[in-house]
Amino acid sequence: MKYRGYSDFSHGQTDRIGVLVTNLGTPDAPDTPSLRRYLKEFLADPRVVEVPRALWWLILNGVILRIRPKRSAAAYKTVWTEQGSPLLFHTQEQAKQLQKSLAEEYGDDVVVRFAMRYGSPAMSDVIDEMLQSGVRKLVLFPLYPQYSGATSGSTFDALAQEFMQRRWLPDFRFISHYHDDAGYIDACAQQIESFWQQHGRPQKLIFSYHGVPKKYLTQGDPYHCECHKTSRLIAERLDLGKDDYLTTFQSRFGREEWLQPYTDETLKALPDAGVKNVQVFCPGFSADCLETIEEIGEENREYFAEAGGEHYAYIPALNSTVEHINALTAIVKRELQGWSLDHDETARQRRAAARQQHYGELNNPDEST
Ligand SMILES: C=CC1=C(C)c2cc3[nH]c(cc4nc(cc5[nH]c(cc1n2)c(C)c5CCC(=O)O)C(CCC(=O)O)=C4C)c(C)c3C=C
Ligand SMILES: [Fe+2]
Ligand SMILES: [Fe+2]
Repeated sequence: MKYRGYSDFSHGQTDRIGVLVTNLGTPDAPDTPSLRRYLKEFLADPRVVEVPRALWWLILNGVILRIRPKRSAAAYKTVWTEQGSPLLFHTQEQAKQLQKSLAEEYGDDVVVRFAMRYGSPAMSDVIDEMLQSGVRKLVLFPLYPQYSGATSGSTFDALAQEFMQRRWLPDFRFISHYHDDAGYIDACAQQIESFWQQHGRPQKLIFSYHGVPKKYLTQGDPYHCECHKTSRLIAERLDLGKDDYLTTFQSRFGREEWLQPYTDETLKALPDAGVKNVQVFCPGFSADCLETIEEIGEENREYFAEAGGEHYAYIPALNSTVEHINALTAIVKRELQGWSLDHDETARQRRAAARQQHYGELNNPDEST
């Protein structure tokens, strides 16, 4: 059979709304074989690396996957916890809190699940489980505030791929970005303010975002502009002047030019320009992960100190703060508008029974409800 379907479908079952929260993905363990598997899947995605396929296959398999897995495994070891990868447990907790928060209004009509674009839990497995539980309307919610084809676009590709193999498609909604959402901006501002209450203000606040190759910007990807807009909105909310903050891009990969200014080079240059007290916040990372804990929390701290910097602090990502969960809840609720949810349990059961009887009489199990 080419298209997957369900042979045990029952016409009486209640339709549910599913919210699939996703993030990038992370290796299963901080060791070389797990990193090789993870990086192979991630870096083979043509949305992530836009190099002609045959050439990239040779570079990826011949060079990168021979060197990088060992190096990255060592870095992952430094952030690994008893609960596993930070990105995994933060995303799991975010989904749990979002489910709880949406249940206050929708009860169990809305199911929230999380999956990873690469690695596990795989989107395919989670989508299958959601459909089995009666989800007929599906919201895809990648936790990337700023849209890029390499991240949000690729997550949509994975969803489309999955449903190309299925017989019966649900209704869909796709939250492609939320970089200027008022609740999200407020959550970022409150995270920074509460850090200031404990540690004081810096001379300069650095907003560091994950980079992408510069050519994605010149070819029409809105990511760069959305990052700048997020920074501006947070700065306005905090009453910062133009000289009080900077937007930079981190995690460069490969030899080509990426979005500038680079976070590491900026931090190396700031002390000479008289800036010796900085704090770094990463609005584009909805959860702390290798790229924030190790790269910003450790590696860049050293660059800054070596260059003569005196005070350096990393402000944690939004993770599962109440403000963040409230913002995510409001974004989902806005997306759900127009999708009728039947709150009247008795009426719903009566209709389901009537439908079952109707289709039983028709003896036509393929008829849709
Ligand atoms: C938040 C947005 C992200 C964008 C945009 C992004 C683009 C991008 N990333 C790579 C290569 C790597 N990224 C890696 C880790 C990583 N990247 C993001 C997010 C974005 N990436 C996150 C959240 C993480 C951390 C995952 C974790 O497990 O904690 C890595 C793996 C780590 C390593 O080996 O250094 C690579 C590689 C490219 C090429 C790219 C844009 C084209
Ligand atoms: Fe990345
Ligand atoms: Fe721009």
